[in-house]
Amino acid sequence: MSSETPFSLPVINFSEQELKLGSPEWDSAKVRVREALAEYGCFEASFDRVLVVQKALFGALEEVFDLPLQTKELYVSDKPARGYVPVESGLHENIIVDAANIAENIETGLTTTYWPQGNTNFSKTLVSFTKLASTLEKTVRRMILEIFGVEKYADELIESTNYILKAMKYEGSQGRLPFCGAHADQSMVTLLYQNEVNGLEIQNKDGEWINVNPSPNSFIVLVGESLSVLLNGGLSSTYHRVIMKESTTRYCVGLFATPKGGYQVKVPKELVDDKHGLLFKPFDYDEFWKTFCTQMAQGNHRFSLKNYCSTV
Ligand SMILES: O=C(O)CCC(=O)C(=O)O
Ligand SMILES: [Fe+2]
Repeated sequence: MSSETPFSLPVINFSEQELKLGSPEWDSAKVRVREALAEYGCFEASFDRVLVVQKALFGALEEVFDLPLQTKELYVSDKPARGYVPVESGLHENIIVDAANIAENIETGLTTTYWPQGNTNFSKTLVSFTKLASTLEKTVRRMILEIFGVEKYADELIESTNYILKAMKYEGSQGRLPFCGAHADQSMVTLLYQNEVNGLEIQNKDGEWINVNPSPNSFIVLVGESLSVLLNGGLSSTYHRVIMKESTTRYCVGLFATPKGGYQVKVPKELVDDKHGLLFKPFDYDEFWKTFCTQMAQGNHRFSLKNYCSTV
């Protein structure tokens, strides 16, 4: 299958009121999630509530990325790869908020940097979106942990999450440049929500690149390296990239559910036995991240969480 083949990822409905733990709807969604992850490492989660913020969200992204460059550069962070992060070409820009589930970090951290006089609509929109997306992420993660029989760790893992919000702008280009090269995220789970302009491609288990064309009410759910490690390799992280093929601007928001610094992520004992040896040592995400940034700065682009905590 070439990247030109029209294709739809499995769409799994997370909008239902009845999608309660243990309900028949929950169980059938769980079966579909298991199949989709085994085949593609990825699926579309439809979640109608996002339609309520859709228009305001993309309006807010346009508004913030339209600010003058000198203003955008004012948003800095003491953590590397957070704040305003343009990519060299100037054709791709990111605004990255750490611990975005704490509304203050959006309201006072981001909004007042850009609009000292305030911009209530902007803050409200990003805060509502983050709430919605993190609610969905928790449901999805609980379901995945249940699939692997380790749901008893769900509360602890969810409580130890740092939600990183990343607003992205990709200039329209038909040059087919890889705007965001092939990679797997370091997160547990990543949710992506984009405007109508496509560009994301994911690699299936046969190594084929597949175009992703999500509906307006859907998030794309990706498995990150932290979850793959936690599950002792039971799930592969989703390899993906962005190639712009359209001439209009693509806006996308990612919510990266990442382990909090100071929390030791370790493979549950239930996932280790005579047949499945322990593949990964426990890790602290912040410690890993420091090493990761140093390795990247030294040009080691192949360094990953799996190299960092592999036992073999
Ligand atoms: O823009 C997208 O759809 C994906 C971006 C991405 O993969 C990332 O930021 O890690
Ligand atoms: Fe990514």
